[in-house]
Amino acid sequence: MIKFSNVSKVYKNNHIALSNVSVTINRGDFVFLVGPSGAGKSTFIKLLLREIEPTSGEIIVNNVDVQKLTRKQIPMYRRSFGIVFQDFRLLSDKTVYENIAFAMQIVEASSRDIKKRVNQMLSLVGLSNKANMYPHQLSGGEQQRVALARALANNPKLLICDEPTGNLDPETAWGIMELLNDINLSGTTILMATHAKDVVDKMKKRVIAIEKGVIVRDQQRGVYGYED
Ligand SMILES: Nc1ncnc2c1ncn2[C@@H]1O[C@H](COP(=O)(O)OP(=O)(O)OP(=O)(O)O)[C@@H](O)[C@H]1O
Repeated sequence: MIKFSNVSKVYKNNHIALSNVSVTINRGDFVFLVGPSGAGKSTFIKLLLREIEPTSGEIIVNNVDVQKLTRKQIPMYRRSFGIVFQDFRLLSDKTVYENIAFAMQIVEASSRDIKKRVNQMLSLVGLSNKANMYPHQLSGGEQQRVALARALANNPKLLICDEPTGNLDPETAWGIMELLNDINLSGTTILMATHAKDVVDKMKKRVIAIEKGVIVRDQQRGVYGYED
């Protein structure tokens, strides 16, 4: 599904953020991307989303050479991913329902499909009773569940999560992880960058560790491996 072959990224200030990274992520995998601050995790995700381009190497996603995408094809390519961030990024002037629906309106889904799918997603994340509330009326965990529902609305094959539990207390974080586990078991591939040691250690999923731009560990049923 995702194949990085000898990928390097050198930023304009000559900082080597990734060096000769080769890794394959298969359909259905649940992968934690770990490593110290500044190790290159965000760079890896940005390359995957084609927000930045590699200095050398090749990135293949679903048989597509990401470097060969034309400017016009990039938005469509990005929409094939679901993305969840640490800070939720919900639209504050839209209700829970509208936030999820909006993701589908962008891809011009029919209003019938939108209604059906948004209700399905609300039920999946356990927020059917909060559909008409605004983000500021929700707890952090609820907001993250809305963000998750929105990311999944268009049925992406791959869900990218950048520190999705970073702003949540441990118990709420667990609720999100259980949800992610269910989503993964139903077939969605998940790539999650995180510093959450407890979460990684308990989940026993594949762990890819990056340090100073190099993959130093790739472990099935792995552990976090750092003390922070
Ligand atoms: N646009 C840029 N220009 C120059 N250097 C950059 C740029 N973006 C990132 N870097 C550097 O590249 C390195 C890797 O950064 P990256 O954001 O990928 O780390 P990270 O592993 O995601 O860190 P964190 O866990 O703190 O989010 C860091 O040393 C960072 O300072």
